[in-house]
Amino acid sequence: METDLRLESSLWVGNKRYRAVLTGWHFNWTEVDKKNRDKKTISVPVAEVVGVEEGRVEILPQKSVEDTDKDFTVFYVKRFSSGGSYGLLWRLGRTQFSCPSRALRDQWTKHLRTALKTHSPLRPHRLLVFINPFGGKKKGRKIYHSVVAPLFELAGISSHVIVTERANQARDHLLKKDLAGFDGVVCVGGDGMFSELLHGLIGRTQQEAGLCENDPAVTLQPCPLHIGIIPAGSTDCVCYATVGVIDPVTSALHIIIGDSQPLDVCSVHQASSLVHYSVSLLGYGFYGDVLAESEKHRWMGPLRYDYSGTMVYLSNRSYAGIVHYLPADPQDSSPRDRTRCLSGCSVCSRSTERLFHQSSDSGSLYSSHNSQYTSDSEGEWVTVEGRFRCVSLTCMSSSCPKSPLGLSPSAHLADGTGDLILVWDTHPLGFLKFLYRHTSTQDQFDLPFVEVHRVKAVRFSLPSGKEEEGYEDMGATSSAIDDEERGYIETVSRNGSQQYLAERGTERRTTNEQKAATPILCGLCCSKAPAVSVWNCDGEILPNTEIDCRIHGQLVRLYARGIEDRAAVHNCSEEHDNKCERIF
Ligand SMILES: Nc1ncnc2c1ncn2[C@@H]1O[C@H](COP(=O)(O)OP(=O)(O)OP(=O)(O)O)[C@@H](O)[C@H]1O
Ligand SMILES: CCCCCCCCCCCCC/C=C/[C@@H](O)[C@H](CO)NC(C)=O
Ligand SMILES: [Ca+2]
Repeated sequence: METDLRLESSLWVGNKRYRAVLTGWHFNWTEVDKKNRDKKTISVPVAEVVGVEEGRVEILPQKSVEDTDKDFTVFYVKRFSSGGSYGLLWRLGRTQFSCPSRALRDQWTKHLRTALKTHSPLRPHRLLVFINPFGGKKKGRKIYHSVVAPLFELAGISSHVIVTERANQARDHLLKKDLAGFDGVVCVGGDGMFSELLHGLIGRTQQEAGLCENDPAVTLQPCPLHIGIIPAGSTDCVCYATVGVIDPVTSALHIIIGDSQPLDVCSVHQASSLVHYSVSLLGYGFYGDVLAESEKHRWMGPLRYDYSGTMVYLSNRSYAGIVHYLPADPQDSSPRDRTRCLSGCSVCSRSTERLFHQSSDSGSLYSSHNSQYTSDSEGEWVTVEGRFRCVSLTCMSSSCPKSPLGLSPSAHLADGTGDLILVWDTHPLGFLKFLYRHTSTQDQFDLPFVEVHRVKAVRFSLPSGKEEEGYEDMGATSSAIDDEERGYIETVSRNGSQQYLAERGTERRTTNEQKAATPILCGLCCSKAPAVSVWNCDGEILPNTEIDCRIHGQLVRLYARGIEDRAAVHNCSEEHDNKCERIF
């Protein structure tokens, strides 16, 4: 195969001569000077060639073809560092080659196209695209038609486009309509649109496999269709955490070349009914309250989260709860190991084998009767009880432009685990420090009132009587304690696991010094605060408070490859040059 595809000849780009070589996996062209000495080489993996066209072709501002019979144009992925973002920007590189004869030109185009087919088996040919015209800054339609559609056309992808007219239209379409002939599904929107695709595809796959989604014990069937995300929302967390930048061109190019990134999904249940799926943030307390507040201010667009975050922070709330969690095997990885899940991550690769091996006998790990795991290697359920600022579970780092390293910077996209972050009640300034650290490289877990655990399942319940209580007096429930005062949380060891008993965390503390610590804050909020918060599930408010969650390893696949390690990528240019198709 390799030898069949090999081709080597002299080619010209402008008035410079190049030695071009196609080896099957790579297409290289090296400038050769008048004395036949090699100068700079450009090397493009065949998998990153977007398209090969006869003639001298440009695609923007509109497609133009100068149909010369000795020329051909190659479009490919070019990388650029992206300033503030963690990942790399991808742009469409373009080189117009001239051959000494038409026969050689035809040989090059034929060989390149064959190599493309051979080395990019997951490239989509036909896509189903849903555009949310109201997501984010309401630019979904424009982004798709001006930026994405021309690239899909160049790559020979045909798309069936649906501009949604109501919420959940995309989900319902995927659940009910004929999906035959589509290689993948794309959303143009934010995390909410992605969530619609997630629910539609997972639901459809389980229906067709005859599996019941309601049962947390069931090992769900991975979805056969890939999901592509063209970011056009407010947070775009799933895109940022799987690509590293919020950029429609970069995302479109990942879709075109058929990149494939598996993703863990958390199923959320109550009383053996499926409530929702989550990939980024399942958050109770602060993040739930922020979402509930922000829904009242949707008209503000993406700014609603900043406004609501400030208001909720000032309201200084904490909530009582009981958290049960099943720790993952600590030998596989740790949320405090300061590693990052990057493209080609070895932890995720090792997990692929473990996850799919275990799925065959997972019935013994997760008993459907009492939702208890019983495996020795994974440890036992741990229970903690107390007052929390927030309880968060994330299947991945959940990095986003506001928090470039994310809620849990060392979490993995596809290792079959989630990170459970418990932020115990603390002094308002302590909590502010915790929040602020999300915006920098400082470790947000290195605080005495914060715990993080790598887990496979979580259950949350309310202390008895809490649900009926409704509202509590703010002054009485806001236990504004200094970080140093965290002595009230006793640590005991049971079955080799650390179990934290926040016995006094549920105490009502109303000393004068505590009241003095939050004078303006308590004055700003109402005197009655709710006794229970809500769950923020990837931007949706859940109707339930007491929930049962299970992580399903690698349940869906995205057209992405994880965040690329800048240091390991060679063909990264610092700035755009004029050989790049300018899309913006
Ligand atoms: N035509 C429509 N009219 C009203 N709502 C819609 C429509 N299409 C989709 N939706 C809903 O809009 C919600 C928000 O959309 P989307 O996620 O695209 O943007 P966002 O909320 O601004 O961004 P993010 O989710 O990243 O914060 C989604 O949950 C989706 O169900
Ligand atoms: C004093 C500075 C405070 C800054 C606080 C920064 C904390 C940012 C953490 C953001 C995490 C976002 C995780 C993603 C959640 C999405 O699922 C969801 C839907 O888009 N977005 C939100 C905001 O709930
Ligand atoms: Ca994970």
